Amino acid sequence: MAMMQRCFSNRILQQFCSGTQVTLLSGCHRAAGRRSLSSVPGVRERTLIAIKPDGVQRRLVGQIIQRFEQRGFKLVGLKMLQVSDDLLSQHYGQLRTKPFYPGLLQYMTSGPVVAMVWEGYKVIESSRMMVGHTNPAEAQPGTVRGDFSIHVSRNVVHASDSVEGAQREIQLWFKGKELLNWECCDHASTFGL
Ligand SMILES: Nc1ncnc2c1ncn2[C@@H]1O[C@H](COP(=O)(O)OP(=O)(O)OP(=O)(O)O)[C@@H](O)[C@H]1O
Ligand SMILES: Cc1cn([C@H]2C[C@H](O)[C@@H](COP(=O)(O)OP(=O)(O)O)O2)c(=O)[nH]c1=O
Ligand SMILES: [Mg+2]
Repeated sequence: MAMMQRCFSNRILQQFCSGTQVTLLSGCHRAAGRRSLSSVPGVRERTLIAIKPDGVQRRLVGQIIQRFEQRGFKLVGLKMLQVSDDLLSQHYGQLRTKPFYPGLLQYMTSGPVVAMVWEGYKVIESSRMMVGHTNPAEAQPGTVRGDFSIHVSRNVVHASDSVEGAQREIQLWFKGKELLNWECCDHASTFGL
């Protein structure tokens, strides 16, 4: 009897799994065919995330990228660069009068930076939450800064903090042709399309 029940449950499981697969596939086709992703407000939002020289030196690039992928965001731009003083002074222009500014420039030009543009629903707000408080001592465990850093002068990652800031920073760090528009085949799972 127990054996029969096991066989029966296995059959149900198989049917369930293959059924699920079919549903997911047809979900993909529906998303691509009938309703375009652009029709959902906010899903095209983009933000600049930069892994600072300490993050690169400490070989944290993979783990940081993985967190954004796992969350469901889409990578639309990626490059490694030695940042110029000119780019930085534009990027951190509002901090020019701060006492830590010279140290900040020195730190940010001390080695390569990995700059990325991530896209998705409320990505700016969500990525600020994922990155955590500016001062790692106040950052929650589970955030990038709360898990990987201890001092504000070496806080591993940059994340745009507003819609206007993100647009300005993306234009500053990336040329239009360096950003790719591509479709993930998981709209049904990510956005409920
Ligand atoms: N007291 C400080 N001492 C040293 N460096 C600091 C200090 N405060 C801020 N910084 C550096 O300046 C950066 C920019 O500060 P900001 O106030 O914009 O914080 P943030 O928005 O969390 O950081 P970011 O703009 O890099 O994402 C910080 O990320 C940090 O690298
Ligand atoms: C506020 C502050 C920032 N910084 C550095 C670390 C910040 O990541 C960087 C930019 O500051 P800010 O843009 O205010 O913070 P966030 O990085 O969270 O957006 O300046 C200091 O070194 N000392 C400080 O007191
Ligand atoms: Mg900032």
